[in-house]
Amino acid sequence: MIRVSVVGAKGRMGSHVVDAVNGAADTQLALALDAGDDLTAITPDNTDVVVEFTVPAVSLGNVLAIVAQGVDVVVGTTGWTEEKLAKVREAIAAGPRPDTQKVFIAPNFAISAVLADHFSTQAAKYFESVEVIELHHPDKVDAPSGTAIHTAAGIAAARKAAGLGPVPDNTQTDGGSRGQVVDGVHVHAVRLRGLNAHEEVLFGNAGEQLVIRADSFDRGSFMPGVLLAVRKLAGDAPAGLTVGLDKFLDL
Ligand SMILES: NC(=O)C1=CN([C@@H]2O[C@H](COP(=O)(O)OP(=O)(O)OC[C@H]3O[C@@H](n4cnc5c(N)ncnc54)[C@H](O)[C@@H]3O)[C@@H](O)[C@H]2O)C=CC1
Ligand SMILES: O=C(O)C1=N[C@H](C(=O)O)C[C@H](O)C1
Repeated sequence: MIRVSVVGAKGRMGSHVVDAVNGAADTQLALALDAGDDLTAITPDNTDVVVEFTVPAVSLGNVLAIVAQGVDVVVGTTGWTEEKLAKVREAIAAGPRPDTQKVFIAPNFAISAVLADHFSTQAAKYFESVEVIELHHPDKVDAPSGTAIHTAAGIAAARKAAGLGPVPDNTQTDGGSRGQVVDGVHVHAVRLRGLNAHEEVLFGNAGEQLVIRADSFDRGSFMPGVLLAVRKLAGDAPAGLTVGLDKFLDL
């Protein structure tokens, strides 16, 4: 049995993870912690893998604390930047298990979103124009979504590798309607009651359009990906920091 502790256990995602861990035949819940709880309660004696779904403002601190405890961790919280990822790598090197510690961070655990992201990077070099629209429930605290930032960055890298120039855009005035520019790609965020997590990538050439869209209608859609990551960390995932569920899929 893989012993799993959940940090952020009272949240929308954390509570689903608790249910998923309790419901799977090969995992068992160790600790369910939330804001105000002491993360040093998590030790290798009681936990094989931690799952962390909290808020962007605290996630890095939580991950560093869990690494200091010498326990592997799966992270779904958003807000990761290159600077924060560098701090995680430093913490692994300075921690109690520098050669075996595993930290896994995924912008999105839903297979539909991971595939949309993957297909978008494949499509990127064939189109002159591209824009990303992400649509979420209005209780979400960050915009744009971590997934949309990841998708835009992947598209931008693919465009650059293919030698494409900037996306065409003759906007002369903009009060904010053109969205946030992530690595040269415009990203738009919609917040609407009734939605859960959705992303649309629009590609355009003269006379044609490709739309790649992923819809997570229910948070249950993230759980197979979370459990896959937990099993990989308890199994043959490489040591160190890994980012993206695509690394654990045969894509
Ligand atoms: N990677 C993925 O597939 C997905 C990622 N997310 C991300 O996961 C994060 C959480 O989302 P939700 O569950 O909807 O948020 P939420 O607000 O429902 O839950 C966050 C939980 O973290 C707790 N918390 C706050 N500070 C804490 C601390 N210092 N230590 C421990 N717990 C603390 C809160 O009390 C709350 O229970 C967000 O960043 C969201 O964007 C959400 C859905 C899927
Ligand atoms: O807050 C959410 O709900 C989600 N957050 C993640 C993100 O920002 O990409 C993943 C998914 O979109 C749901």
